[in-house]
Amino acid sequence: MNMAMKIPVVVLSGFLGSGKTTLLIKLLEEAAARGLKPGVLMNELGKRDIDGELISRSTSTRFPLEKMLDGCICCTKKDEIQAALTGLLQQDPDLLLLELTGVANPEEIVEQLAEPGLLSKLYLHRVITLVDAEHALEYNSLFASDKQLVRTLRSQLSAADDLIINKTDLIPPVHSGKVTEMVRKYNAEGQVHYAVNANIPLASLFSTIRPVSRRLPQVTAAAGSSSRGSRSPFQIVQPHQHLPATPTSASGGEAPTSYSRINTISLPIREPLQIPVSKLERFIKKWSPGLLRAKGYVRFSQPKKSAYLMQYSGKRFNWEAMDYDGPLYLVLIGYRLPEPLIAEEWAMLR
Ligand SMILES: Nc1nc2c(ncn2[C@@H]2O[C@H](COP(=O)(O)OP(=O)(O)OP(=O)(O)O)[C@@H](O)[C@H]2O)c(=O)[nH]1
Repeated sequence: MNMAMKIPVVVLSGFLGSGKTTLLIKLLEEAAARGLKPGVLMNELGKRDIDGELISRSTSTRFPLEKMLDGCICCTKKDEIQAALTGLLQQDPDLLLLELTGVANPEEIVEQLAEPGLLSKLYLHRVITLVDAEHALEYNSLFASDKQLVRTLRSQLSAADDLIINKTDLIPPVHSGKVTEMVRKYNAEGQVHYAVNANIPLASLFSTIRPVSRRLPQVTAAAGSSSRGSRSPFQIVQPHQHLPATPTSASGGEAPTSYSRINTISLPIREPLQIPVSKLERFIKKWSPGLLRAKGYVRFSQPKKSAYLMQYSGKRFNWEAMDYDGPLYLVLIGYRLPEPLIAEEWAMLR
């Protein structure tokens, strides 16, 4: 198949809470404004589809969406990725957007895309890695003893065509120089952007992407906009090794799944919570410094019983009142979180 007929794939990578979903929403808006039909594959660590719900709410246009929950695309979900991408391709998208989990190694996705069944139908357009400007340096030292996680974080940086140093509103200018230095240590060529809310100019990313129906078969420059030129043909890399998923039982919670030493705990909420917001925040913060990210849909019995989308990222809470009728739950993602203890304390808290 001619390159121009292949579907471009944009991979969104970056550690937990760095801003991948925030960027995905912007890419979807930009695609809609350009009359492009995106297909989206989202991968989340927990059993809960929080990001999927968020993008469905945040975007007015409809687009094909595949979700792969409770596993990391680059290890346990390998078999499913081909089926998910094939399903998306059957819906004639103009481009594919892949949001990886925060602990995925993007190099492995590149390898997956190079499977014979997919290679003739799509090509890797860009790998975009988001970096949490406020915490990137701290994460580096926090995880220094976990070789596998260190390798994953480095591969997120080194595989990127575009590196977005995000959340710059939360750091002083001098800190941004140190983050840039760290990023440049692992990636000398990628284009570095500084952003708040993943706001970067998107024109160059989209400049070569045309609606499939309007593409001319003889045009061959479809992948040339990256500062490093076309990413095709795919580079096959040595797979890294995630530790096998080791579900452990946590009384009161759903069985969590571990990747590397990062683990995910899902805590269901069956009734509106009888505790004040401040108490819930204290419960969540208690698991620092291991706790890296928390999110969920929560309802309190007082004062109004309205539902909230709760996001905890970079040690900050963000509460957003929602018109939401779905299941209520909390998801905690962290580094060696004490799963049984958290589940036990959660059961006692309510
Ligand atoms: N202050 C600030 N907050 C931001 C910025 N970008 C994103 N956020 C917030 O940070 C939180 C995490 O952002 P997401 O886009 O969900 O991050 P993510 O990488 O998709 O997170 P995971 O899916 O957990 O890996 C959300 O509450 C965002 O609103 C930013 O530039 N500045």
